[in-house]
Amino acid sequence: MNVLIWFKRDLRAHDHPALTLAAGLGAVLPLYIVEPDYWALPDTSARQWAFTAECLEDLRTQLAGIGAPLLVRVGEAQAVLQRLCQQHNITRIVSHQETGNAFSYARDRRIAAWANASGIMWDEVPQSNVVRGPSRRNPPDPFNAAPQLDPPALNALPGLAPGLIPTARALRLSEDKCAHRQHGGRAQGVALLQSFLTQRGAPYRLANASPLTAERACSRLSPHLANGSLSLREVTQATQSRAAEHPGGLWPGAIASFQTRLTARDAALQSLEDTPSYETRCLHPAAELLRRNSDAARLSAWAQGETGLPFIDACLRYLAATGWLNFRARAAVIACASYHLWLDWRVTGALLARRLTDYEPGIHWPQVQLQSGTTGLNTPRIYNPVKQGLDQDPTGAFTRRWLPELSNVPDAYLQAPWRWSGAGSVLGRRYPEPIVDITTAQREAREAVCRISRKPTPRPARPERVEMIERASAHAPKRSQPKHGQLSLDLP
Ligand SMILES: Cc1cc2nc3c(=O)[nH]c(=O)nc-3n(C[C@H](O)[C@H](O)[C@H](O)COP(=O)(O)OP(=O)(O)OC[C@H]3O[C@@H](n4cnc5c(N)ncnc54)[C@H](O)[C@@H]3O)c2cc1C
Repeated sequence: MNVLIWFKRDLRAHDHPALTLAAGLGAVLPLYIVEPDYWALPDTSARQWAFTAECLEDLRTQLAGIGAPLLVRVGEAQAVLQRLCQQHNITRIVSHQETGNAFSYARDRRIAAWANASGIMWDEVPQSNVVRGPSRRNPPDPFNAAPQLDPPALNALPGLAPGLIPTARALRLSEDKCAHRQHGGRAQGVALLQSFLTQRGAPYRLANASPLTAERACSRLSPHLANGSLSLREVTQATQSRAAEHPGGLWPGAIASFQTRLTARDAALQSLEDTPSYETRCLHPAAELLRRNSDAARLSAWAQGETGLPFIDACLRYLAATGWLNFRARAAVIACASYHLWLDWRVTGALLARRLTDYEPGIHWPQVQLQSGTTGLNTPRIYNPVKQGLDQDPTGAFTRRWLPELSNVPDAYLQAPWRWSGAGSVLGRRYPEPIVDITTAQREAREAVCRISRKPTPRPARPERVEMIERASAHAPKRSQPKHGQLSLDLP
């Protein structure tokens, strides 16, 4: 039998259940489809593509090493699959079961209907604990407990042209400078996992809330997990092996906290799998009445990191330059957009997604809604941007680095320069006045969101998945002041 193995968000040969299944069925054609319509969506970007393209280069080498190099084709997925199936007498397609955005959800439904009508079997193989269809509550952990799969030997279909991996320009993606972007490919992912579990990760629990320390102390595995250059199972098992070594000091707390986040990943993806409308509609229908229009000037200020709220602007500029932000800072920038600036979460959520190299719809959209008070499931968390700055950047090193305009503002006023007697020399000249009065904006937002939260929600009581996601989002314990004066932006 000739089998097409369709790679999506699973760009690796190691520990790949769908690839192992395909290899055992017959001669294989490994394929990645670059879909121009996907890359034209508002939640996609050149930086995401750059990371994915590096993963594809690397996957091509990995697959060539086991017998069948990767084919890359550009086009609409059904047309590409149809052509290849006809040309190469393919009767079975194997892929992983993808939990993606609304585009991939609709595309997969079309492909399923076409395959069914064409007599082609399409196996969608899970690559995690996420289950399709009516989901189990509190799933056990059978998937991550099973042994990892070695890359299988492949029997390649003959006479296939590999095809070029297109550039961002060829895909007409807007230019997107991201000077400190992480790089794709399995070797980078494996090195990060190793350095996190043996060197960088010890202060994880204490250091993951401040962008100043999180950059090194967090695993930074997210773009690798989002593109599948590492499997969640191998990360989970490596973490378990590290725990079994019983490292001392800060390690036990760090490992336990990291494991909570890994578990939350599947819980988050499951929530989008079960409720695809998370991406497009407020989970609590009454929340649709809250923010009907987004103020264009506020949106533009937020997008540029020019809100006049120093910590928020520093986070947004850091994100633009790196493609990454720690969890707490992501929550703070979205909460500021949704509450203080009263912007529609769909617009800011897509803009935030575009800036992330690790965009993972299943984590992203439920979090964007949770941080915007539109779920009716959680008490609104309205972070005060000044307090966040003081708590998460107590020395001001992070804010000063990303906002050089504030170099001569004294430390005591750095997070609220409008309170400084010399503010006139900076505000409205080199750096904007705050675009909202945060006290008033916060009060009005809280009242509006509490009004809708009191309306009965048609959904059942808080699903346990929300508890798991929130546990992973819980505040880190108070920590001592970070020692780093500046960020290095280099990871070992
Ligand atoms: C508004 C908002 C949007 C977000 N969008 C994304 C996104 O598009 N892609 C993404 O990967 N993460 C997203 N997150 C979750 C989190 O911020 C990132 O996973 C994390 O910062 C990535 O860095 P890391 O790999 O060093 O994380 P670590 O802290 O080292 O965690 C390891 C892994 O656990 C998973 N994880 C971490 N936190 C969570 C969580 N709260 N829920 C579910 N899984 C989690 C991720 O896969 C992460 O790579 C978002 C959070 C918020 C508040």
